[in-house]
Amino acid sequence: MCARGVTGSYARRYAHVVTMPTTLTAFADVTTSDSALRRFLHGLPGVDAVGLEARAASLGTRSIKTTAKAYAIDLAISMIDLTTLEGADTPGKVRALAAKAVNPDPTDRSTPMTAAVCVYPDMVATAKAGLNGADVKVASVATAFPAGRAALPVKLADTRDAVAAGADEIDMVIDRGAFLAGRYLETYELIKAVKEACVREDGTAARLKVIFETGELSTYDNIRRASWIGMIAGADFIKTSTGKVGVNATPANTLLMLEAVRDFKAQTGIQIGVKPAGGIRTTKDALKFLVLVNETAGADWLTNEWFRFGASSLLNDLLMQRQKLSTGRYSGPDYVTVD
Ligand SMILES: O=C[C@H](O)COP(=O)(O)O
Repeated sequence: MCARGVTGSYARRYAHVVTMPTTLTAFADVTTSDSALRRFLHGLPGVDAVGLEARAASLGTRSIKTTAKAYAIDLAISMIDLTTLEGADTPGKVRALAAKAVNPDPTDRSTPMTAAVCVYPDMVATAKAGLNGADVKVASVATAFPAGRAALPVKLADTRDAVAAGADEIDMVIDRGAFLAGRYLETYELIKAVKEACVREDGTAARLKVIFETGELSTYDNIRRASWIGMIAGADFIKTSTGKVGVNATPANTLLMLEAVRDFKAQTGIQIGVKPAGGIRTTKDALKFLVLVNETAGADWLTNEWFRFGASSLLNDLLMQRQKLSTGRYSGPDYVTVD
């Protein structure tokens, strides 16, 4: 293995395990050293926190007409990474989740499938088998999720295990400690190394989602900087949160990330997805996020290839609202499964 283009002590320490893919040419010069990357990131426009939150709040007040609502509910269902990330997860629970992802409402076969099921690496094979060939992806968290406190070889092994077990997508966490200590190049190198670990033997690769744990990044400026590190390093998606800390996805942090992917595409032509995750539980909230997507990044992102919701219980509320729209009444409590 080679570590061409890798700089810094972190890279030297792990040179034997890191194979670096080519840096995005447009940003090659900003990743040559820690100081070059710092200069670039600190040169990004500062975030006007009051303006950001006001814009997110005002977009959230837009009303959606009933016809558009039916479409939006189905779109939101199709964008869910149906998630279980608990220490108590059992094969039975994961199989039930996979069945629900494929057929969310057994009484109405017109209900769309979710985009993916999201599980721990040791549950990937079970999830894959449970999906029985349906067009629903298996996403696996990796890299010592949720805290990300492990050595690089452990994180890479975790990733490779999940990919070998059949994961279509990898949801990695960054090392927030390294980022907050200003070790930006180390954060960049970690993402690049994990991206390389997503490559399968046949040359295809699992799509990589990079979780920043925005609730731990302290400032909006940090969220903007982390988003740019992720995008330059080759993330396929940037994702807000693990769902395991106090502050998870919010309209404001998601809006900021939508602006980042919009600006990155304008500069490079490369489209990157966004995944808010954690704490999104109601149809009302999900529809607000879809308005943010449409108004910020644009309609190109309004598919599950480019936008996802990481959520464990949102699907149930969407199913109840969907039923209400089509029958005019809510079903009883037994209508949805309690997962
Ligand atoms: O990535 C998804 C989250 O872990 C799920 O969070 P939630 O249980 O708050 O929906």
